[in-house]
Amino acid sequence: MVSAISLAPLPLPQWQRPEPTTADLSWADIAVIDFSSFDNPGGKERLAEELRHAVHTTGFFSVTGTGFTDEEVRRQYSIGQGFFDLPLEEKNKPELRCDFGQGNYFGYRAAHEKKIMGTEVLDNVESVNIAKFIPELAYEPRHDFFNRFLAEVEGFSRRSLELASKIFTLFALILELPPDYFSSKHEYTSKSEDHLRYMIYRPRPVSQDALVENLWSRAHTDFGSLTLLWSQNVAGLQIKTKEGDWKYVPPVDGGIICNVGDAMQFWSAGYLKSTTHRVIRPPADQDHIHRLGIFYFVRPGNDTDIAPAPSPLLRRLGLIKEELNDQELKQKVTGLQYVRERVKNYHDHTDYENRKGKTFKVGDLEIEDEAA
Ligand SMILES: O=C(O)CCC(=O)C(=O)O
Ligand SMILES: [Fe+2]
Repeated sequence: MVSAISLAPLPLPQWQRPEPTTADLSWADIAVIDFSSFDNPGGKERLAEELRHAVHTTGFFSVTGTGFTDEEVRRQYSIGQGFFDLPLEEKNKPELRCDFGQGNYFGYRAAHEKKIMGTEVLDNVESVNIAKFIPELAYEPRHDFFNRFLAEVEGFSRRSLELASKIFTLFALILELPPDYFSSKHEYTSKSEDHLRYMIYRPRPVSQDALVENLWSRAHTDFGSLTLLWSQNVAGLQIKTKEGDWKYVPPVDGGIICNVGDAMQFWSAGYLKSTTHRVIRPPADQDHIHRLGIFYFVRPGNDTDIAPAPSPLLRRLGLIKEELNDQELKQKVTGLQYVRERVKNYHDHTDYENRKGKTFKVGDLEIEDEAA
């Protein structure tokens, strides 16, 4: 039964955007793609070309002109900050924790529960992942705190997927598929592991960071279809270039940083690559800041498979054959299966070890879980 009790909003801390660093860092050249022309005649085709170029150079790109205002984004940060300021007992109730044993990422992940790379240094990340606001997922964990801001949080979640859906339309154009080929695999109303995430990294003493190569989040690719990350000024996120160098993702005013996840890489038979990235200790002028982030992780619909799409472009490039071959048939793993296995393999441990060169299997798919 739907409860008619509405919770009163709480007073929130006023989150302030930190100043960008003045450190001289090696920045990645991230394309900024302005979506305000999306609905203009020829707009999608032009944006699709910009996107193709961006994905082939760095794999990360920033979108602007999205309709999200700075005010509402800062408000989301304040909501995130208000949540993380709650007492640990409230955030960490057993029924509200991520169930990593099941590969279930919904709910709260506390910091300081995992040792890093065989040392005694503990991980410093707290996050909370909120499922789509649909009746089919109403049983997934959600803290009462967020129900106090229901209209704003739900609105943000829904509009995030609307934006992602535009990006999926461009991916479909790039691959010469029907425009809704990918967006139809990511309907807001379908069950999936999509989540809106608030995430905070707590600074560690320099001596501890030194023992773990300054790693705050080890190198990985994202498991889903597409990640949206509201651009933030605290440097630390780095991407691995084709040449194997680490470059910082720069702040982009009013931008949302996006990157392709593993599922999109599978659908596009590797044409759209899921880029390896990591987070390291910020530069000296920002190393005291509790680094708060807002994300929307788009995951493939639970029942969709992640086999390569029947794309004329991929055929011409020889990346797929007319008939699905054995290898491709093996890739008929579902979105749910893939994401759950990845989350379990990544998180259901008490130690984050170095995984460079190690592989594991989802169905018959062999996955390399890189960590530099
Ligand atoms: O905190 C960041 O900037 C990136 C985090 C990230 O890559 C992830 O949570 O998948
Ligand atoms: Fe990531």
